[in-house]
Amino acid sequence: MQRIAVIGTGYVGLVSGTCFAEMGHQVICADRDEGKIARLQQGDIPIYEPGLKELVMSNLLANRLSFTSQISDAIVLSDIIFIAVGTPTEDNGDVDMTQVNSVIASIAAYSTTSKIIVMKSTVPVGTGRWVEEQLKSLAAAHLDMHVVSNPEFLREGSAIEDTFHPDRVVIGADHLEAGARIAALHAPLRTELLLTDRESAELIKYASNAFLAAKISFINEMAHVCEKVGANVGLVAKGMGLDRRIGPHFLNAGIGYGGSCFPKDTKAQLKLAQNVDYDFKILRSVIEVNHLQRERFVHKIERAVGNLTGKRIAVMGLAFKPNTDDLRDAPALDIIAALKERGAIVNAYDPVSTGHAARLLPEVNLFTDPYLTLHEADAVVITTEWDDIRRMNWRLVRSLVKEPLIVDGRNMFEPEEMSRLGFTYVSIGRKTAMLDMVIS
Ligand SMILES: NC(=O)c1ccc[n+]([C@@H]2O[C@H](COP(=O)([O-])OP(=O)(O)OC[C@H]3O[C@@H](n4cnc5c(N)ncnc54)[C@H](O)[C@@H]3O)[C@@H](O)[C@H]2O)c1
Ligand SMILES: O=c1ccn([C@@H]2O[C@H](COP(=O)(O)OP(=O)(O)O[C@H]3O[C@H](CO)[C@@H](O)[C@H](O)[C@H]3O)[C@@H](O)[C@H]2O)c(=O)[nH]1
Repeated sequence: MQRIAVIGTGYVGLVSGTCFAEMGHQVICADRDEGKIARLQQGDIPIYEPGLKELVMSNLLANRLSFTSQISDAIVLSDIIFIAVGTPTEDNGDVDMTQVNSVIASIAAYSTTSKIIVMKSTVPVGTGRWVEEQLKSLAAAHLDMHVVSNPEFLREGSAIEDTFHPDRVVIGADHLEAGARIAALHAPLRTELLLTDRESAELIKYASNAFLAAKISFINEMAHVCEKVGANVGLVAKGMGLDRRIGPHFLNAGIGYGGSCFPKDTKAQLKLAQNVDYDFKILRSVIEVNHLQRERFVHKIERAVGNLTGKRIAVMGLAFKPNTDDLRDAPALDIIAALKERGAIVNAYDPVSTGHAARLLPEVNLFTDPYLTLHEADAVVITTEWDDIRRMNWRLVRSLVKEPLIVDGRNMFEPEEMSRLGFTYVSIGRKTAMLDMVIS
């Protein structure tokens, strides 16, 4: 059993802290946000993540997990400190390290025993080395402070499964014993443990996200080619993915990637390369294609609907992907803004995020009932592939809408099936059902 502190109880801190408690360790999760901590102490989970509430509750009751807004308590009572605070990008792409710096200052100020500090936040290459130097100069001279890089690869919506069954755990350490202790912590997960130097571990995180983002932008570019030549991007992706060297994952064409990680980390990686005088051309294109993908989708809607002024558009799904309520850089938000700019009336549905969407979308009619959202709509626009949307009675939908037009940004349905139900169905990289024309 180890005494672990996790500083920052956002997505990553909360999930990983809870999972370490479940593995039998004594875990204190600390956050400067007192409101969040007060909720967590009552077992009230501030994020939507399937299975997390039950796991937090059982570990709270077993006294293996606790929450505090006193960062000093968490530091004093632990031997291993995970840093899981936010690392947003600034407008110029540089990583904003304010939150990390403030945690480092707290660790230096409150540590009375030696610590292993584990960086879970996604940080620029060289951060581990720099943090260790800072701590050695700021903390009491008799203390050993070793910094280990342990990037996090969980996905929102499947965070617990990803934590207990990861594809790999990367541990970057320059101090052998510190690296071995963090490796031992992960040994029960029975997965590939990759031990590296700190710089390589830091870069593996950015490289992985950049590569996955590149797969998505690549297939989105292929989708445009498919539309022009009359091919089906779903079949192209399937055929490509059967090659084990390519693999079937992250080849779903759509409205581009969003969320709290890919947009920010691709921009940060591009800037990191620029800072060492290297123009990372592929990554520049990946980001540009992703940006264009949202604009092209709005043009697609415009072509299908005609003049959008005064038209009622039902936007189905707000979160950047299903099974999360996270709206950070969600494509739906940009698409809605563009529709509003063109004079459309927007109704929007999301099963879990309409609560905090109200603040971001004051001029949008928000619904938690998908059928009410669609009432008298001139077009149905699908932006998140929630199962609730997939499972709707689309025959009933046909009778509720004003115009039987679906513009699907996630390729959720078979065009022929929607056509049979009487819809004009426009999707991404596939022939348009009913209109029998290519819309690009
Ligand atoms: N969200 C994901 O799916 C995901 C996955 C892998 C990696 N990451 C990376 O993990 C890091 C955290 O991401 P997140 O989405 O959990 O962030 P988040 O912004 O949701 O949460 C960060 C938390 O840290 C707290 N905090 C900030 N400064 C603090 C301080 N000085 N002391 C105590 N608490 C402080 C904030 O109050 C907040 O609750 C980021 O670097 C991110 O890139 C995120
Ligand atoms: O074939 C695909 C797969 C994904 N997406 C989109 O890509 C975005 C990101 O999806 P996903 O990777 O599933 O979600 P995240 O929770 O953001 O997870 C990513 O970002 C995390 C933060 O760095 C990493 O830890 C994860 O490994 C990495 O998958 C979403 O908008 C998806 O809709 C597509 O458009 N097509």
